[in-house]
Amino acid sequence: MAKNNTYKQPDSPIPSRNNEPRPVRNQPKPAAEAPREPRRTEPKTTKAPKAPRRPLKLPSLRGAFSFLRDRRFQLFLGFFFLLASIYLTIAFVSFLFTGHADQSVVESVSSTPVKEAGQESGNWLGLIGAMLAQALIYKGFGVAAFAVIPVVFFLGYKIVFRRADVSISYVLALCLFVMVWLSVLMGYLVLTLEAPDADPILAHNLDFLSGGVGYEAALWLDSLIGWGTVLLLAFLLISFVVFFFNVTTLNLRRSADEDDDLAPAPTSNEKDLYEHAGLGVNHNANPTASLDQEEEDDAMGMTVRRVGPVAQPSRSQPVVSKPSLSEDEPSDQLPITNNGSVANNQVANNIAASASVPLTVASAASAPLSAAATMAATGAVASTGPSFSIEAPAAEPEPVAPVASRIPTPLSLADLADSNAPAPVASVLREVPTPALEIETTTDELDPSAGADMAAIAEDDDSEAMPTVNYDPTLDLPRYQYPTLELLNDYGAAKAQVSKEELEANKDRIVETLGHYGINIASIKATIGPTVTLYEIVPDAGVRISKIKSLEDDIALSLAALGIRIIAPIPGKGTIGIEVPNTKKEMVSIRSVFNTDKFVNTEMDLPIAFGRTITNEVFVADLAKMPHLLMAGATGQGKSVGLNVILASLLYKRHPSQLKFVLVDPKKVELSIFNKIERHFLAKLPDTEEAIITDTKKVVNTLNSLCMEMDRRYDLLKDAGCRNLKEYNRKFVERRLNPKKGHRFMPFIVLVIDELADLMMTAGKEVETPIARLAQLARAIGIHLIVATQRPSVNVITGIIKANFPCRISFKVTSKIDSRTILDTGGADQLVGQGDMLFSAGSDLIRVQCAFIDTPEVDRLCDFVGEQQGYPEAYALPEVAGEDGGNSSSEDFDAADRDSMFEEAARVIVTHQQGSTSLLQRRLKLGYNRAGRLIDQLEHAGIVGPFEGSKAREVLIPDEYSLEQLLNSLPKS
Ligand SMILES: Nc1ncnc2c1ncn2[C@@H]1O[C@H](COP(=O)(O)OP(=O)(O)OP(=O)(O)O)[C@@H](O)[C@H]1O
Repeated sequence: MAKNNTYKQPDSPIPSRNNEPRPVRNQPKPAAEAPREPRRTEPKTTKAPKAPRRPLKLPSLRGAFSFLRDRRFQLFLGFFFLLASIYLTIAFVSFLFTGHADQSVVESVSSTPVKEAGQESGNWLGLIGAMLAQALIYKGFGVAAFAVIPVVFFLGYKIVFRRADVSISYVLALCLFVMVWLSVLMGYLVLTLEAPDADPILAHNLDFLSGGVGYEAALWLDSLIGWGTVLLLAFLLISFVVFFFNVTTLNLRRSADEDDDLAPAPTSNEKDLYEHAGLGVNHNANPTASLDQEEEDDAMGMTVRRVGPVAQPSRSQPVVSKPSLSEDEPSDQLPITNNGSVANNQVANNIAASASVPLTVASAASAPLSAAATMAATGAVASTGPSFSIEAPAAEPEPVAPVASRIPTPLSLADLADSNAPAPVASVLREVPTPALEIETTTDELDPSAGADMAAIAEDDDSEAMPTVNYDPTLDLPRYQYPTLELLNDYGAAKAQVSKEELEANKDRIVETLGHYGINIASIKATIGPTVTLYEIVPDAGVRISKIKSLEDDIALSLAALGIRIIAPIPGKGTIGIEVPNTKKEMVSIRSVFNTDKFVNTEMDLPIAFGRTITNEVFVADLAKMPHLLMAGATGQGKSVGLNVILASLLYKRHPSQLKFVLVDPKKVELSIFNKIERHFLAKLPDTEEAIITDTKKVVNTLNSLCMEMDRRYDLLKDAGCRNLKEYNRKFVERRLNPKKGHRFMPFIVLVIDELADLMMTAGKEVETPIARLAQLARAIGIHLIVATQRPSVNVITGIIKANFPCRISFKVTSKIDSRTILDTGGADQLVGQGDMLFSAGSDLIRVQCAFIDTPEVDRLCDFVGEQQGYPEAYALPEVAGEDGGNSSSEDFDAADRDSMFEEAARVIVTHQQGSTSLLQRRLKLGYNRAGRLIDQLEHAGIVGPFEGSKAREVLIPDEYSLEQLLNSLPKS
């Protein structure tokens, strides 16, 4: 097709860009520019006499740019950008109407007095507006220049409000591509319209579409590859979408039976929302709420606050997958909307601003990419246009075959540039084949000098387990860094504390003592452990084992050592073991235990590195498979250190999105150090202030709340057709569960009770029953209990509790009876203390020297975690009606019993239209119990509806007028 290749006819009243006739395609290029004038050289001046040399003082760069950190300067700059974006918008829009008329004014601005030129200019924003629009639209990028506006606005917004879900570089890269690409496309369109057979008026009126840059580029491309330009542009668009949004999968089919459950890909934000819906997790109660903690971003050297629970995307994060649903199945589809609760959904903002059209990437090669689609895409980016839809051919034979596609994560270039930012860590969801306890032992210590980085290792470990790049809960806190070993004390390599002489002497005494009783030994072998040395003896044939056992005390006496324990026979070995405490104990540092291959590379869900066994092997066990743990030990024998080791192990290996602790500390001081990680790892009742529970009443409520959470989780599992948390979470991660139906990613919950005896004394059955219930049932849904007590007596560790805690740990106890209570066997009374412990899992009894973690180490660990960006608040457990605020009181409600603040409370509730106990607490400054009682009285009076778990009660009275009527009708108290 022959085309008129000039952008504008020379005789046109409208001058071309640069005031030159537009080049004609295929015409030879104009001659090279005239040679430049030689530079004028100034006559050299005579040099002034040299001043005495002073040491050269370079100004500090830091100081020179310190004004960038001045908040006043930032605000000045930010508002400048915001207003500039408004200015540009008006100037650009005005250009659409006045641009042609203004061209001559702008072109002649150098020769006309400014005042006159300004008066002649038709642009709504005067001469400057006209010049800007002319430069950016007409000479620059055509209508695509509008893409500059969101960049300028975003820059201002981010600086002023210190919040934004995406980085500046991300927006910049996207807008730049859109601008150039669209401009070239438009240029090609204009070229086509300039064909001789095309309407010249139309061509002339539309030439602003491409701008000079787009036109010149299109001209160049057209001369090189002709209409292949369209193909090239399509290819560039696809490449950009693929790389920028990290598209890796184009799933065209999905089995029909999964359609019903098909979840629209939730972003991390949506996930919070889902959690909120399901559990009352308040992470995202206010979609615009930002996290308390600030993150520094280096945008222009300014502090930029990152917004709330919105996950900062990274290249590795697939953000959304919109199933393409057939028309007859709209119900399960969760469109990405730009309204309401999903308003701060980054994807909704970035990719599918309007969302009635499901976002589907399928069979890109067969999908024609129209300019409209392109514009739609760019519009979506700027949240101003229709959604970008590249759809598979409609003639899909299956009625409902949703096309699961991944729309790639917007790339945060700033993130990538930030070398400190760790790559998001994927969740680990591995299959647990059997419920049996997994115990791993190893001596495989990593090179201590290397100082293994847990974060890096956890990343490697997890990323391997990640199926293909799916919903990732860790992107709630994408910059979360796992604690490093540097936080822990380095006590150097362990040294053997037992001398050869000591070994020989003990051996001789054992042989001699047994000889006194007529027991001869065929062989004896010693294994040195950190606390005790195990002497394995093989007695002569015919010696009865019970005889050796009965001589335990005698052997201990003759060895003059405390804590002799005889294992007869050692299971699976056919030998008899005699454990003799070492004269000098070796302290097992937690660092040396964590810095081992087995702990670092473990595939366990909740790995705990307890310490070292008698054979010096690292002892790692999986709490998820225990599934609960009972700990006992007399005072001062290492229980608290043991608990800290457990908590530290889990903190080193899990991301805050994967694990939550409920900490109960009746002693009030043992666990208070963990308060710092409240917004990362702790869960609590919505009404409570302190995340660590010290009050017995609150313990009862918390246990009941956990039971509610357990029931809910079971309901969700049932609904999802899953047998355990792992299966469920995997399904959720694969986006096969619909968050609209209440499904959410469920973290493990570990309940730690530091002193059960105290609770049993004060609350008895009230704590026993929920503990037993949880212990019986909670395993499958990821709630695990760790219960410690000083007094392992039968009225504390009752039969029902004991029966449900197959895994037990005993530090040294004072009597054999206590040892039997906790372990069902003696031995714990023989331990040597200071972390010497027996671990019992069913029939196995393993002696372990518990690792030692000092309080300053725990402090540093908690600081490290706590100082990072966290959730807005602790993980919320379901709200329960308290002891005094339970539903039971509504039956015996009496007007005479009515609280004096009843009417006031009713007004607060009706005014706010929110039936929540915490609202009353806050507004009327009441305690939880009284507010709970009031809520019940309000329910009885028909002002609020019944208790609905974590949701606020329904308010049944619509306005204050109706309330006054109702209050008047109530019998007076
Ligand atoms: N694993 C260990 N290695 C070395 N020393 C330890 C270990 N565990 C405990 N100790 C020593 O024992 C002391 C008491 O330990 P811890 O505070 O854990 O006892 P406890 O059983 O919690 O006591 P209580 O029940 O009275 O709180 C510690 O201060 C420490 O010196």
